[in-house]
Amino acid sequence: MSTTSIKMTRPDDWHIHLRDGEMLSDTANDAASQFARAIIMPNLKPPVTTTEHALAYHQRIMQALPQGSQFQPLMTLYLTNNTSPDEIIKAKQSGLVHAVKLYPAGATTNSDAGVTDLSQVDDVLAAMAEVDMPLLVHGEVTEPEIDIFDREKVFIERHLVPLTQRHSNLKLVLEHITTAQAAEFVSQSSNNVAATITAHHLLLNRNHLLAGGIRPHHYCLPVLKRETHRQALVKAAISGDSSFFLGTDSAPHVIGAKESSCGCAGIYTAKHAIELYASAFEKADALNQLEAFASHFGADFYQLPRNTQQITLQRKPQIIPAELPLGGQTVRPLFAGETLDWSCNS
Ligand SMILES: NC(=O)N[C@@H](CC(=O)O)C(=O)O
Ligand SMILES: [Zn+2]
Ligand SMILES: [Zn+2]
Repeated sequence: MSTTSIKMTRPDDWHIHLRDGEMLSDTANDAASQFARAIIMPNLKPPVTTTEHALAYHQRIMQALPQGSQFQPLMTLYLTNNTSPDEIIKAKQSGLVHAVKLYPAGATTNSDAGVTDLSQVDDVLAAMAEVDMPLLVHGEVTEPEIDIFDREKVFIERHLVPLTQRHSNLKLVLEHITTAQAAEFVSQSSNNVAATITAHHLLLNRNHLLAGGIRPHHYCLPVLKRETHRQALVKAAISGDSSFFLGTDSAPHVIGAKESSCGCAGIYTAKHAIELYASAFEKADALNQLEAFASHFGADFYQLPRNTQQITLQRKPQIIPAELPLGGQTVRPLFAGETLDWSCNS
């Protein structure tokens, strides 16, 4: 008989974009409706490059939530060529900044201010290792001659392998992994190296983006890969290896910016995230591994206590709305108009 209800520790999201301004109240409330904590990405315009900016952003997020909300935004700094070791120490001392994000310049949305040469930030990475501040990595090379489907694999070979050798004490999360090579790299690395996996990369391959018409709402970075890679990600997520944990990479862009001659990368999943992961785990016959992946391994890696509250997932169909209002604008969530088998009572 199939499971009808799952009671589990409240999950955390180790990679999310809440944006800012008008949208913030809806994005923050969507995240808080499911997750106890979330690692908040710093790729705002302008990016969150200092502790001072991170604390101000933290305050705006808290103000966007209802009074008494238990949701905890875990802030991050955006690494640039000019980040100083002192800024890392300040960030650590704040108690609110939990990681530093590396965007190779030009790799993704709002990454223009990112790092242009990794060898230039070695002193900052050493300071991070020293104070136990994890580095979160958008792992794609940006060279135009490298095929977009190979950019993650090449980043690992050219940059990550040497970086983890130079800084073996640095905690590192390869974000939103999309390839068998990334899963392999993480599972073979020390316990200092982990990865987040999105629901969409567990559920979709590149045919869902490109076959039978181009589907801009399935476009994200790193771009969806072929089916064998999706299968490798599912295998990693359900493996019980504590190096793999949940990170939605929920990244809203208004409908007009997605359905365009040059559409933006990013998929919005925050409102139905845990149900989407439940479908992926159920398809792999591994619902029993969901709690560890969604609610235990990330907290353990970040050396934070596991949550004590619980949520209940019920086998109760729900239809994902065709559109979601986000601060007066509209986004199309993943699988808009389709039915999910699971509903979350949180
Ligand atoms: N994942 C995406 O496709 N987009 C993210 C940026 C990122 O995480 O790379 C965004 O901020 O829109
Ligand atoms: Zn990214
Ligand atoms: Zn992201």
